[in-house]
Amino acid sequence: MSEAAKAALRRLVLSRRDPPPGAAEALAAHVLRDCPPPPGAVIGGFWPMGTEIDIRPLLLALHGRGHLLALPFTPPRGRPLEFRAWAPGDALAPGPMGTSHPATAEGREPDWLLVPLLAFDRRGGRLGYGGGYYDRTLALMPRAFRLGVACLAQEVEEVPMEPHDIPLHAIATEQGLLRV
Ligand SMILES: Nc1nc2c(c(=O)[nH]1)N(C=O)[C@@H](CNc1ccc(C(=O)N[C@@H](CCC(=O)O)C(=O)O)cc1)CN2
Ligand SMILES: Nc1ncnc2c1ncn2[C@@H]1O[C@H](COP(=O)(O)OP(=O)(O)OP(=O)(O)O)[C@@H](O)[C@H]1O
Repeated sequence: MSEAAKAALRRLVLSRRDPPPGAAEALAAHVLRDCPPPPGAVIGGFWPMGTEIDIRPLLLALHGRGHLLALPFTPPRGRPLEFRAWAPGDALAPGPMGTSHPATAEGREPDWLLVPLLAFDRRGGRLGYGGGYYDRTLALMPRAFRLGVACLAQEVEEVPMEPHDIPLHAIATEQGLLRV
């Protein structure tokens, strides 16, 4: 897919991304019921920004179940994300493009990832903001479980996959879980 076509798809999906009231709580309930991480899994989350679906209720619930959490620090372009230890209440610091990352420098390697995205399809195809950050990061963690999180309005017919794209194992939305 050309960069111009990807940019057009990003704009289209961004314009209709608008989580309905209760979406965050519904998403958390679907994940915990239909696709809970195995006991002891270290969760790779992210701090939501803009109109992304809010995964903080899910992160709180996973913390309550005893899971360790990690959130990404965004390095300069071309490098993979660096996951850092985080627990509810811990300090955050601002990063590029409206991102927030743990203020601590303590690294923590997740093995069960909540993956943000702009557009997804039912085959696990994913389009992000274009930094290539998650593609590079997932390539280094081939054994990690990859759960995309989004509003159902972010589904498209097909996200054309390129060789570096790593498909999601499942996608959780406010309407339920989609297995690939
Ligand atoms: N909530 C959330 N956190 C996330 C992501 C996400 O999609 N959602 N990411 C998903 O990947 C990573 C951050 N992705 C990014 C993708 C692109 C640029 C970017 O275009 N940066 C510009 C500079 C922006 C600026 O002016 O500050 C650049 O590099 O030129 C930044 C971060 C990690 N954290
Ligand atoms: N594993 C990788 N190794 C090297 N370059 C990569 C890798 N993955 C992606 N890239 C490069 O990163 C750039 C952005 O890729 P792409 O448009 O697929 O990002 P995205 O999936 O939208 O963003 P993100 O993964 O940050 O959410 C492309 O130029 C791509 O070639």
